[in-house]
Amino acid sequence: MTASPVPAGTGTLPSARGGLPVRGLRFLLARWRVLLRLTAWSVLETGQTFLIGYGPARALDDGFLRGRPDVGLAWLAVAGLGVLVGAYGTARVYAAVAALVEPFRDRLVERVVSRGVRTGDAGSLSGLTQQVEIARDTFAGLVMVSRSFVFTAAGALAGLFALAPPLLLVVGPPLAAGVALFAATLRPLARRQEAFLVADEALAGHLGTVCPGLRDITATGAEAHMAAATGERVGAEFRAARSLAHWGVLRVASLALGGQLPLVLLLATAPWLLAHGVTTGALVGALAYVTQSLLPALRNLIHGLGTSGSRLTVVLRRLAPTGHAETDGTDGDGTRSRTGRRLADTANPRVGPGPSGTAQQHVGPHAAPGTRGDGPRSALPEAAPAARGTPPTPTAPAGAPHTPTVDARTAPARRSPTPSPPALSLSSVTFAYGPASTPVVDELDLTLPAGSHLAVVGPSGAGKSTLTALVAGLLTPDRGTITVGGHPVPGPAAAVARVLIPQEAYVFGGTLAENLAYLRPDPVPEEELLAAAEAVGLAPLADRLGGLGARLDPAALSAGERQLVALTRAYLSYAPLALLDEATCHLDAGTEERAERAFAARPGGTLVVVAHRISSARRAGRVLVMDGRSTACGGHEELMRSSALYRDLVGSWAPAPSRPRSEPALSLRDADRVDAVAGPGLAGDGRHVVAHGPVGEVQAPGDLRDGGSLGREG
Ligand SMILES: Nc1ncnc2c1ncn2[C@@H]1O[C@H](COP(=O)(O)OP(=O)(O)OP(=O)(O)O)[C@@H](O)[C@H]1O
Repeated sequence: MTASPVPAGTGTLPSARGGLPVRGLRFLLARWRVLLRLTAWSVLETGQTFLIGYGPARALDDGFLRGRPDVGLAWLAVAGLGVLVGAYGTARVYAAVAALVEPFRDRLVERVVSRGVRTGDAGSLSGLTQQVEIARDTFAGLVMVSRSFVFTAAGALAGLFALAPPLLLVVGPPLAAGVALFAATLRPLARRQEAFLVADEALAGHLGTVCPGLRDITATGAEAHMAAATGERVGAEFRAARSLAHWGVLRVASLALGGQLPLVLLLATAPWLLAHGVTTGALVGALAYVTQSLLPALRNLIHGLGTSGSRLTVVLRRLAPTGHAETDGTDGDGTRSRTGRRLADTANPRVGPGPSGTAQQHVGPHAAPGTRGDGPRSALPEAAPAARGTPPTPTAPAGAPHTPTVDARTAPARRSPTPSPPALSLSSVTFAYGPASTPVVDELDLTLPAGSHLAVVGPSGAGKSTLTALVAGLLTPDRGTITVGGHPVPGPAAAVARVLIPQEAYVFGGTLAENLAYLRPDPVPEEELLAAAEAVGLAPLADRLGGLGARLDPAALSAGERQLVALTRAYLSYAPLALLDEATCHLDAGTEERAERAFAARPGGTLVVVAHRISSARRAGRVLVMDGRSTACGGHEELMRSSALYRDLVGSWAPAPSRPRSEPALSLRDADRVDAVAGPGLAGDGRHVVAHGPVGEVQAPGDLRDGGSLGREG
């Protein structure tokens, strides 16, 4: 970088609004030497253009048409030399343009970096500096095409005048009219181009958020809502594109007027011109000027200024102090910009700002990992926007009246169970992934009364996730029926009566309170949030983060911490049926137990857990053992007697045999994430942890999902 630091809020950038204003002019004037150099080298190009028409004209008139081919060839050689000299000039022009463009880039970088440092938003810097590079390239392109047009036109017009002034009269006026028409459309076109880009980005941002979450959208019955929201954006982009296309026609018209009409006029007026002293060579030279110089230069100008100019306008606007909202929905000072609000609202169907008035979700190219969806299961929250964005309606679960100030433990949905319809009912449900495939779920009947707690177990691939997907409405049974709270699946009433918490928990970049209250249509009192956090086991993390108002960085949370947030959010929802599809797999056994017990204790709440630990299965009143087509359902003791598969599973889950206390069960040296395996039975100094066995499930390597380097000793 060559320029000196620019104080915040000042600078010499060309402004994004109102053409090239005072700051831009000041920037250029401060570099008058560079401009002079640029002009000098460009004059060489002018000479080349001049000779493109003048050389062949003289070659014809003074040489070939007079029977003097040597003179003709000499003029052609001069024209050829002109091309070589012009090419040298063009090469030097690039160096001069670089001397103009690099300081421009440096200024932008300094502004962006100093603002990033000032606001502490260093995360968005890489994205913004990338935009700076786009601005720089676009600016360079603009300088090249506008300069090229000016000097080419000067060379061609001078050549026409030198050949025969009447030629200038034929070519000049339509060329001027074309340029004037193009200049008049420049601003409206730029505005429409920008509107189109904004609409395009809004749609892309929306789809980027929605598409990875299609599973959850279907699960929560939010297809219609999302289709409407997407349709709106598609419509907006369509209207912007149509308007841009209308104005684009004028661009074509200005090219036809300024570049192609002169050619037609030259041909049409050829007899008159030849009769009025214009020589054949001069006419050929004029045609060369129009076709070889003016038309290409005008086309480049129209394309360059029309497209790159608009892009530069948009990029500069973003880089201006209010402009990096597209990265996080907020301006540098935390207020939301027009674009930021649009994108944030795209990502978060809840209308309006969060409690703090700031964006609730990071979206766009620089959103933190996890906020835009790391996979199909993590892209959207676990409930329908319809369920979280609107107050409870008559389709809400029975016994779930809207009461804004309820205690977390006595939320309406859980407080007043309606015994009549079962919480979940499957009747002869059969599902296969393909017409010729063996059914994964076959003729399954299952009825869960409200308040029950079911664990689903089975070997890998047995169909546990398929079952939760069927209940969540993500998959449609080939045969049979499913109801949730008496409402058929799929359906909007069933969608608001269940909440699915997948393995990959979704946390967005708002405050902790916003994350927790996300599934609730009504404002959730702080005490209720705290009570829920306490019940599920989130309270220590909430304290560590700095309370409910703490702003979350999803990428900075561990997978288990994200699961705790997602679990508490689901706990607070009004949905009476909670489906935990390995939603606690990143939690230690103790925390998992606490969370599951909290869900099971929701009055009227029904819990279905895809269990991955024996302890989880034992806590449940009933266990569904899945093994492809055969299933068994019953209590733990009963299944221990009757199901060989269940006995096998329990056996494979059982803790390892105990060791003498002096013998370490395992040792972790230099583990980065000692806390990931810390628990009862573990002791250590942070660098070298030794666990004296038995240490329960920590001993199973499969449970050390987040562990650091692991090495067994002894
Ligand atoms: N989208 C799909 N298309 C085709 N087959 C699938 C699809 N999803 C799952 N399957 C198959 O269906 C069967 C059941 O899968 P499912 O994920 O429900 O099992 P699971 O019991 O949840 O397994 P795990 O414990 O490993 O998560 C498996 O054989 C799997 O390969």
